[in-house]
Amino acid sequence: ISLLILVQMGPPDPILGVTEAFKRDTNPKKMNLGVGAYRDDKGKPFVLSCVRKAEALIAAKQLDKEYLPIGGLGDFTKACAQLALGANNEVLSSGRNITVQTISGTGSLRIGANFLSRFHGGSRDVYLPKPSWGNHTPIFRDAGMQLKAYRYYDPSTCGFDFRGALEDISKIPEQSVILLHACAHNPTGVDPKQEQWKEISDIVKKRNLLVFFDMAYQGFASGDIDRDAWAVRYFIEQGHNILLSQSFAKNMGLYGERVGGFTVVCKDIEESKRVESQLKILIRPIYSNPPMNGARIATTILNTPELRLLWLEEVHGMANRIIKMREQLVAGLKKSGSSHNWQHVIDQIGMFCFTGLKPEQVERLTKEFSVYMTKDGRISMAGISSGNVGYLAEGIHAVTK
Ligand SMILES: Cc1[nH+]cc(COP(=O)(O)O)c(/C=N/[C@@H](CC(=O)O)C(=O)O)c1O
Repeated sequence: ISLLILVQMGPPDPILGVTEAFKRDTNPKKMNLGVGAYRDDKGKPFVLSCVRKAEALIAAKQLDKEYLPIGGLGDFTKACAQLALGANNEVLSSGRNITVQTISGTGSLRIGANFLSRFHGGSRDVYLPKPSWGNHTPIFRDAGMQLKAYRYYDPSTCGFDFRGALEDISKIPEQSVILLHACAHNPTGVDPKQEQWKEISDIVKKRNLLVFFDMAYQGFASGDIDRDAWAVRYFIEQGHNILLSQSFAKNMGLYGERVGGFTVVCKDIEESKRVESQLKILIRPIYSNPPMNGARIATTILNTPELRLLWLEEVHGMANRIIKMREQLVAGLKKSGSSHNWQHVIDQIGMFCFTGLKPEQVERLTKEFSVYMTKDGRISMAGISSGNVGYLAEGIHAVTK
């Protein structure tokens, strides 16, 4: 018998679908500025040397292939929480957190969404910044939550709409969930300043909202892991018992290894034990227990002093290359004769730049120059190299003059 429901052909993913179109293009000058995956200055995927060294150390140990616990590799979840919160955070010493290993950041957000759907008594409304990472909406929707939005990006300045965000957040019904990007906001590359985070924390507390931080780029935004975690640590210090999603896809280049963590900060260790028991009940019938390889690599790097140091240098190096590409792109635009103000390309931070290009300009850039990016005008800065930045500048100038 055939499927009882007619299976329709679905649309390609707005982000991952761009790479499929890029692969089909035969233009030798084509550029893939779609998916947020780091490339080196030769345009090649970059495997960090700390990862290669960790892999060698692990291989030498001839470890077994036994199942991990439902919550994942214990040494990993400990190191993951310490990275986010800081090793001597009181939350860790008092056992107020429960951290489980997840299938990268996406898996962490989905476990968190399913957990909220099952246990959050407040409201089923999750407030996302406008715009947010494209996959946030289907993740929470498929978990049975309702998606709402708060103003975040100001198209007139290509910057942060701080006033708009505060106004909208001050109207969010009590006990709703608010999702915050910890650093390197995707897709805009626009982050609140520390002073603005303080006001956001106050208003979130006043509204009695449940905070879900998505930290997918710790270290990758500024090059400094503590600086990029500042908002997460500040909110915890201010008494917010947050949910936190972490990914090691970008900052360790472990994309396909699918390494992530999900943390719930509870009021005390008694609650964290109850939450842990329910997370295990939630995870077991989905994938039972997580894959071990990537977690072993991340743990080895974080817990081996010389590898941790090397990692910090390499993640700083990745962040710096992106910052340099921002400067070279703006210089290239000026050289091409553009009279627009492109300062936002330099001011934005992290993997992405929200160019401000309109969909029809994006369309032309793809058609006439084989430059691939998402329709919202977001470009993944990592796809730019000193070899193609000039070509990109010409293309953007041509479609915006
Ligand atoms: C904000 C954010 N959160 C979570 C993820 C999940 O990453 P994971 O590989 O599951 O750890 C991504 C990935 N973003 C890039 C890749 C993608 O869309 O999957 C992107 O925006 O291009 C994010 O940008």
